[in-house]
Amino acid sequence: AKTLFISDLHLDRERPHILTLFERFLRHEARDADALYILGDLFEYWIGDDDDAPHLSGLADALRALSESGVALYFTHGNRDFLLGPAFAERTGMRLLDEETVIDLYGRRALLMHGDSLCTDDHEYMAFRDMVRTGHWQADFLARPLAGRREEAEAMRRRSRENGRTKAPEITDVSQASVEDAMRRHDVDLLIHGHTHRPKIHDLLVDGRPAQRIVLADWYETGGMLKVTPEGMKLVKVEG
Ligand SMILES: O=C(CCCCNC(=O)Nc1ccc(S(=O)(=O)N2CCN(c3cc(Cl)cc(C(F)(F)F)c3)CC2)cc1)NO
Ligand SMILES: [Mn+2]
Repeated sequence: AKTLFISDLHLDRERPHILTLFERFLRHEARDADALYILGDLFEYWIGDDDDAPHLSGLADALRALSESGVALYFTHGNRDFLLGPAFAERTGMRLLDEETVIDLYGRRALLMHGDSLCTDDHEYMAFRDMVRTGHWQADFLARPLAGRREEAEAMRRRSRENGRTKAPEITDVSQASVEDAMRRHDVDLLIHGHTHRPKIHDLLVDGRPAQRIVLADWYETGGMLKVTPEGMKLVKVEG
């Protein structure tokens, strides 16, 4: 019995080797899992379920095949693919999770989230996030022609790359206060998230009680996942 967690693949037609690595992962490693949780930023960008970019159809088929093979597939939105909607979820057999979801992981309560909402020290990002996570802004954006959305996406990706270079690393990491707050609110001693691209199993104390925060790896250079079995948890590489 095993449950797998991945995030921050940032799939993009410009990195075809990662698309291939992921499709191979879906056809082999993931096949005997009880469930695969994709905790956000599966895609480098997502401008709507009506995006007809050529690399998306093969990917959707591979996800669908995994789901149809009997592996439960779950998706949490990231700061990149927060517009991924019910149509793509339906097409791929992915079940959309709430932004903060608690699951029973072989008898242990685990809080799952992408992790961008924990970066409360990045005030500029949090303001942007508040705006684009409202239904009104999303309806507006999705109502625009696809070409216009592509242009907006390109512009925002350029701005993001620029910000990524200039922002202090501690700003773009999670704030401990927000981590403890989230774990306290959900009464869990295990939090699994991505987003910061700083993979690690952290031991911490929440109100004096031992807890763990597991950060998933990004797939910019190579793949990575968290493999959980009733016997334990470990971060492992996913390679070709
Ligand atoms: O990336 C990191 C580190 C940086 C973390 C913060 N940076 C970050 O998230 N940047 C970012 C995220 C998504 C994209 S996008 O291309 O997918 N796309 C852009 C246009 N989007 C939009 C939606 C709405 Cl409702 C409204 C608008 C409006 F009104 F502004 F035009 C635009 C939809 C989404 C591009 C860049 N860690 O993971
Ligand atoms: Mn992210």
